[in-house]
Amino acid sequence: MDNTFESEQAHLSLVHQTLQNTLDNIDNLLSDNADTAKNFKKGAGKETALNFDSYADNLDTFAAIETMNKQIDYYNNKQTQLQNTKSRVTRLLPAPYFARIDLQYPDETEAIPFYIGAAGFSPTPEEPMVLDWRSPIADLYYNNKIGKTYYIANDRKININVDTRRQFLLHDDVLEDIFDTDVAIQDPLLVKTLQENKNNQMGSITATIQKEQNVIIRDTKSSALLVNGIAGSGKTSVVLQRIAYLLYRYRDILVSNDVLLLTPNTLFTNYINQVLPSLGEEAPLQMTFEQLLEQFSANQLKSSTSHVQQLAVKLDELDLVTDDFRNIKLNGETIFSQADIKNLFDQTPDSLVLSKRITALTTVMVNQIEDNIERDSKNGKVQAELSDLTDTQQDKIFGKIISPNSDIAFQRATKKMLQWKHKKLLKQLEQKSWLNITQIIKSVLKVTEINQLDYAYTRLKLLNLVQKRLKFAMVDEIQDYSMDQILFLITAFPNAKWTLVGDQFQSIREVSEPLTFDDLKTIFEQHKIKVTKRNLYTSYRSSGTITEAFVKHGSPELINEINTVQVGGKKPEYIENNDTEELMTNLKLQINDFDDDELSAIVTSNSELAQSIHDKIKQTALSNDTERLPANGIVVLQLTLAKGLEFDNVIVADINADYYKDARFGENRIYTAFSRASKTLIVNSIKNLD
Ligand SMILES: Nc1ncnc2c1ncn2[C@@H]1O[C@H](COP(=O)(O)OP(=O)(O)OP(=O)(O)O)[C@@H](O)[C@H]1O
Repeated sequence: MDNTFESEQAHLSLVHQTLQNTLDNIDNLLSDNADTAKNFKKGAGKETALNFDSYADNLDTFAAIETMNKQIDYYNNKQTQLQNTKSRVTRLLPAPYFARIDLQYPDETEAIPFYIGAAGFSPTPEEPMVLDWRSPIADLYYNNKIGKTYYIANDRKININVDTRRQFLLHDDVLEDIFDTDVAIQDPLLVKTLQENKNNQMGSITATIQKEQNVIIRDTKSSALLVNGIAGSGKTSVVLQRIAYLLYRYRDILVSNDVLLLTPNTLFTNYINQVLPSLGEEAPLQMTFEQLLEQFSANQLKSSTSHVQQLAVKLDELDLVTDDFRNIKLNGETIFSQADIKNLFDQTPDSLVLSKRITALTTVMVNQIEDNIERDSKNGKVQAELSDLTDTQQDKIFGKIISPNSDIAFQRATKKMLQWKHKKLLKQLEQKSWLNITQIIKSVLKVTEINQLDYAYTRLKLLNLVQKRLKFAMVDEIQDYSMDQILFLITAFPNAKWTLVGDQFQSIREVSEPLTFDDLKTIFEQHKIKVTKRNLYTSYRSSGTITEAFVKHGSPELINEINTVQVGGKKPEYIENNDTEELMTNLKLQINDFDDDELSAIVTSNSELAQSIHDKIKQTALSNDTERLPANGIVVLQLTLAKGLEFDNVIVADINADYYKDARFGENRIYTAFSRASKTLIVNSIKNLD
């Protein structure tokens, strides 16, 4: 009889027990290590009495300090390692692993089994018990190939034979099911995972990443990856897994702050923040594009039309005139007039690009002020001012009352006083307040009102604020970006590798020139950033019937290309209401049918309707841009906020509103609204819209 299940259960029990033992011991090890380190520091402090009496004593003392520091480093490293192990073991205990692959190496007689989990775990260094899902070997599991193949480790190609690929459904130390997959057409673990009543929080997809998603997650070659995927095909999930993968793969050189994730709204940011901790990595920088802009320009500017494409050309050939500068004053007295600054600017080499000339000009002005301070500090008249300072003034400038008793001490104190007086001025010079950015934009573009993106872009270019440190930039919902926004991003992060994910059918924002994926490719390539394009055509979120309903509004031709993992499902319902009053009555009935522990949404075309539904139906929570989504219950929100989110049940409140009839965006909005649902979709219309 086949005893696979029993032996796998025994293995699981063993691994679980080892994890549990490790966890039980680790707190003791942590506190022992902390105590030993503390005692060592105390003892070593006494023994390494500082003795600098002679050259030989100096050397001994330095050597002793060095040894002591090394030992302290050792204790600190050990503490960090123990803490890391603790966090990994804690994450593994509820599900120690999810897969096993047996590999036959060419020079071995027997295949070696490897178990793959959400983190790596080795009770001893030689004995990996669970391999991290990001390790090179785990790539074979996701690649889903049985038989002869290879993997790459440390840039070396390793040929092997995959004998077995096994998936497990388990929790804690209880094995529930095993699936041996030869050539998986349909991934059984995936189907089960999606069928299971998920908790409503977005989760990581580590155990069931599909082959085409894995390729995107592990791509380290492309300068820009451009992913066009249908709704619910895992684009956001893939981005999050990719961040975790990159932080692991480049752990020696990459920290979470080197990665930026741009999200469509803060509601969405909060939503995905639930996933990152489960991946065991620190969250990257996360913000919306608007929040990013605020970092480059705090001004709330009026015009809604941007002109970055024009600025990109014109700023490069700009020659500054006197009006582009501002007078710089100190206590009402002009220190540098516009004309002075223009004069100094003209003396900077015109072979340099403008931003370099501006930096050079800053240095010239700062040096002039510093030279003046040096000169004046030797001037008897100015030195006399020092004696006139009150005690309070002295305290402010020097932090104490001073009594200089030599010429040199007098000069030093005078210099300090002058530096203090010029502090604000020097800051203004360094911040380049003398450059009138608003005026420059107005004259370059011949406009009267300034747009915030234009302002931020001009500051970025002229003040050279580019962020060279950023290594990876991830942009979700890329279809909603304008050409100008993309140009801004490319300029702001010149060294970043790009991951751009979106869905051409979810372009619902009224930007003046919505970009196609081909346009996106062209812009990046014009900036010498080579683009790799990928498509994701499998629908994971929505049932088969819902997928069918939304795809129709994307592109009818696409229907044949699309796969659904969750075949079948409840048919969408279409309800016609006479007026808003009837809608309210029907909405109440519709939500009554939903399970309390599910998350459901009433999606509206505008915020007013969302507000009035919330006012009339007391079980509903109104969602705004900054809140977190509840774990369950019913939220009302306008479509722009529902973007990127998912719900068990979706009720569309007003499908016949003009918003959904817009010639350019209408169909996309319907597609986006419908595709938020995983199980139930109810679509209302209101005959007499107020
Ligand atoms: N390989 C997978 N295994 C299990 N679940 C998956 C997988 N890929 C995606 N999912 C699930 O499908 C749902 C949709 O994923 P996600 O939100 O990442 O898609 P998306 O393409 O960003 O969607 P949208 O464009 O509609 O915002 C999520 O619940 C996610 O957990």
